[in-house]
Amino acid sequence: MTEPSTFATAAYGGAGWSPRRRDHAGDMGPLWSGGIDSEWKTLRTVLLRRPGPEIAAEDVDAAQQLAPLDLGRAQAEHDRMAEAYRDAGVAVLKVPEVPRPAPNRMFCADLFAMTPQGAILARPASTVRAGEEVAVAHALAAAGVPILRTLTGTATFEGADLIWIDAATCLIGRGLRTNDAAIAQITGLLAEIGLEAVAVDMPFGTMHLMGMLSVVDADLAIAWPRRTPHRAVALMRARGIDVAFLPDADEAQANRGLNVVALGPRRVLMPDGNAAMRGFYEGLGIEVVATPMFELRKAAGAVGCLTGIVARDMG
Ligand SMILES: NC(=[NH2+])NCCC[C@H](N)C(=O)O
Repeated sequence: MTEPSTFATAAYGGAGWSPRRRDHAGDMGPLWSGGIDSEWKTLRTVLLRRPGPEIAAEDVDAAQQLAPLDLGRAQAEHDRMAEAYRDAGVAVLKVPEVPRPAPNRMFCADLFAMTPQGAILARPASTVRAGEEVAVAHALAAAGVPILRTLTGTATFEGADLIWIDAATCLIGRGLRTNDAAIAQITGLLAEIGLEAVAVDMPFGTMHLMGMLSVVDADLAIAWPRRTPHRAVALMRARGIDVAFLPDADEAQANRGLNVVALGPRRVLMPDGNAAMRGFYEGLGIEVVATPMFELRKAAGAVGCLTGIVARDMG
């Protein structure tokens, strides 16, 4: 007895075969979640990691922190920040538990960078933070966010070194945390999907590009005088972005007043206690929501560093 031929059935490419026609960019939304094409469009989803006992380092400096942290106060501040996001209508995702958590894992911004089509997983530059990216990969996968790229070889990259200046262009800061190998891999990946990465060198003794530059609207960025790479400023100006330089570098340094996250166009969540910076922002027509960071900043970061940006409005 002969079976009927499978030839010309849909499974073998017959008339009933329905080929996939939409590209990956078109799958963002219908199939996958997440994505940003700016640093300032309405914020929809963030990834956070509430600090736990891991922040209590024996050797504060070796743990890449500035001063010992009080766990209760750090947690309370982190809870306030999460609350500020929820109050602003932003969904808050969490990084799962791991057996031996590293002291800085709460700084989610460093552990991936978001693109319009998915995440680029970080590969942190120090042994202190090596591997923090694994739990973040779990969290992104669980949330249905595509991971476009995991870095390979000796590449090191931290997400806070990548900043979008328009929908097709990002800056990558080359420095202590992000090296040439990572820049080559990220530039190649973005070129594949029609996006451009412009590498800029950062001064010795600085940490991330996020620490010198913040884009808060289609036509406005805040930058640190004499620290922001020349090429970054020139490029932003050429693209019609007004670059406003901080008036009070001391306060920004002490209180991390530049370490903000845009909740939407000209609307930022910033560390509390920065009166001069707040006035400066408001003078530029920026609405400010403040949240306390007096304890958390002892770990050398604030709102921007603690927040992994998963989704904003796009287009
Ligand atoms: N995006 C940031 N600025 N993150 C701050 C990270 C601070 C952390 N102690 C580290 O050294 O990695």
